Amino acid sequence: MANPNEPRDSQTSREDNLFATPLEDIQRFSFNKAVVDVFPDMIKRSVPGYTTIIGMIGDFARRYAREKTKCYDLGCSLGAATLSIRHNISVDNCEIVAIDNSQAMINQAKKLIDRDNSPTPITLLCDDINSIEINNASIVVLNFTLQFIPIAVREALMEKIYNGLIPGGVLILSEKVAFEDPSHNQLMINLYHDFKRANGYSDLEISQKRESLENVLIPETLTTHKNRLKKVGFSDADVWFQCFNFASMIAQKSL
Ligand SMILES: Nc1ncnc2c1ncn2[C@@H]1O[C@H](C[S@+](CC[C@H]([NH3+])C(=O)[O-])CC(=O)[O-])[C@@H](O)[C@H]1O
Ligand SMILES: O=C(O)C(=O)Cc1ccccc1
Repeated sequence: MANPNEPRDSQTSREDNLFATPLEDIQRFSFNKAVVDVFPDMIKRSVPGYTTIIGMIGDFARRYAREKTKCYDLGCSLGAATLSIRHNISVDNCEIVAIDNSQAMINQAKKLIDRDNSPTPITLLCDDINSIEINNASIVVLNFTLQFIPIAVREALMEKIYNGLIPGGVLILSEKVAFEDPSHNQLMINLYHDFKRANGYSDLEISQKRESLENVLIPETLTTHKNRLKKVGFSDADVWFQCFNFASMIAQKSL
């Protein structure tokens, strides 16, 4: 019989109980091996709409991926968006470039990607998305990654993405967001915590993870995101999905 403590090494993973017992010293959240081992379970139980968004990224890939271009998945984690793109691309001679700066994530992503045998080539890189080159892109995905990038360098990253897109290319930007109005912001956080409780997380898990994410995951308002997208050149940028304080935007570079 399989050892129940062994990660099952697939998209189904061990249950996330990283914050279930009282922690003396709450460490800054990082994408280490312990997080990687529970990541598929953690992200599905913690991000409302995650599975829907991953599926829709595939639909966007079918519509926007162009022949002889690249699709970038920035902060790819275990490659869920990468594989959704790969399974839906309908043109030839595309390359998917998937990047994450967590070696533990990349090691596990490689295993999952090696097991998938659909034809579009994937280049998997362990690197900082702030230092890579982006060019000839028909699609760029930032699926809950920008929120971990220091605010001071977000504009430079978005500018690089805009410049690396082909005319008509799209950016999919998913983020945990904040709201200008404090009482609406608190309402969305309360509803989000209800969502986490309904998915089996205790109040202790919710509060310890919240503390660990403090100053690591930094949400901005949708207005801030839209203004930045417009500032770097996107003529069209708006929300296509939202559930509580989690939203996904699509921005297109004009033809
Ligand atoms: N500077 C950086 N450079 C590269 N990677 C980074 C950087 N900063 C953070 N990361 C990586 O961004 C990912 C964020 S998770 C993305 C989910 C995925 N997109 C998904 O569709 O499943 C979102 C979440 O866990 O809430 C992690 O794997 C980090 O290592
Ligand atoms: O759990 C949270 O509070 C979140 O904001 C989502 C999340 C999901 C996975 C890693 C880090 C944050």
